[in-house]
Amino acid sequence: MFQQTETGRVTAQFQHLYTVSVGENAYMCGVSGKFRHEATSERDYPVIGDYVTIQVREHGQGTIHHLLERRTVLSRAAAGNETREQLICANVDYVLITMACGHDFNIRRLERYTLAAWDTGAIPIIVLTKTDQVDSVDTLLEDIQLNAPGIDVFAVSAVTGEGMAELRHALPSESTIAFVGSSGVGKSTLTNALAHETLAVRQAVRAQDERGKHTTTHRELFRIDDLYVIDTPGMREFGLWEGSEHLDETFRDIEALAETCRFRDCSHKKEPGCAVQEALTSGTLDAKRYASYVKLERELLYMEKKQAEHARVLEKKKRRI
Ligand SMILES: Nc1nc2c(ncn2[C@@H]2O[C@H](COP(=O)(O)OP(=O)(O)OP(=O)(O)O)[C@@H](O)[C@H]2O)c(=O)[nH]1
Ligand SMILES: [Zn+2]
Repeated sequence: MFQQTETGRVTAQFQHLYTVSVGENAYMCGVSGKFRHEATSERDYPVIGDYVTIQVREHGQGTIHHLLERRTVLSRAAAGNETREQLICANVDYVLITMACGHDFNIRRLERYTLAAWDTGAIPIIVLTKTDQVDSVDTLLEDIQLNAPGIDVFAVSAVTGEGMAELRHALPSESTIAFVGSSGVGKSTLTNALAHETLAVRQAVRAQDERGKHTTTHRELFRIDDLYVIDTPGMREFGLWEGSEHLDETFRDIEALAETCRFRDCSHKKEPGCAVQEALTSGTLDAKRYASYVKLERELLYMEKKQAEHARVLEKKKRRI
């Protein structure tokens, strides 16, 4: 019997059916019965970017036996009112937050993306696209640096090629990258420019789900020279999910101010000696940025509360069994 075990990477996914690449070869794989039996949640199943061990069978087929430990995880809140976490992809090293000059430019959205990016465990990089559309990017860059302190920023244009080489060099060999950003900011164009050629790999493949319904999907993890690029539809909904532990990194300036407030538990509303209020009055802290901080903090608290409630309900259900 054919019994070869290999370690590969999930490059495409359709529900619980996966394409696993091992070097130049690709295998269509399901998970083993033991794997399914031991899985307690969706989190235990592979996603794009995961490393897995498979047993290779004939005709390009295989069975997934193990999921290797994830370095980083990108997730989103599942659709609907439920506060269920849905994984998008794993083992991304750099989240490239793309935003275009012009109408798309929105510093508040950038804050949300950077906050969510820190929570993945990956390193965020900001890419300001379509620089050919504006006369100068200086004020935009200043705005970014002020609102996303400590994150590398690259200004690029796929039309003139400006900044492309710098961005390319910032990405270490063999790293996995993923683009996030609104529709039309130039993510695909950027991907293609990085590849120096249109990617032929992105052809549609047909997958069959368990109910036998045909659905068109595409390859979601591919290689560009020495990089791995993840591009999955789920990426569009990548946003706030996990805890608030990185709010302070996104809002380093506000956290630093807050440390100099007279009272440790200052709510930055009416307390005397509040450094945040002082900065707002003097104009050194932008009122809009502060409003954004307060709003995000509130949203995260709400999400945490909902998650805790959800966990309690689950716990109750378990006890009943
Ligand atoms: N002027 C200019 N146009 C660009 C640049 N990069 C991309 N575009 C154009 O912007 C449009 C959208 O680019 P895409 O690469 O498809 O954008 P996307 O982010 O992949 O969009 P989605 O797939 O919808 O998420 C296209 O018409 C591109 O030709 C650029 O650097 N300068
Ligand atoms: Zn204060």
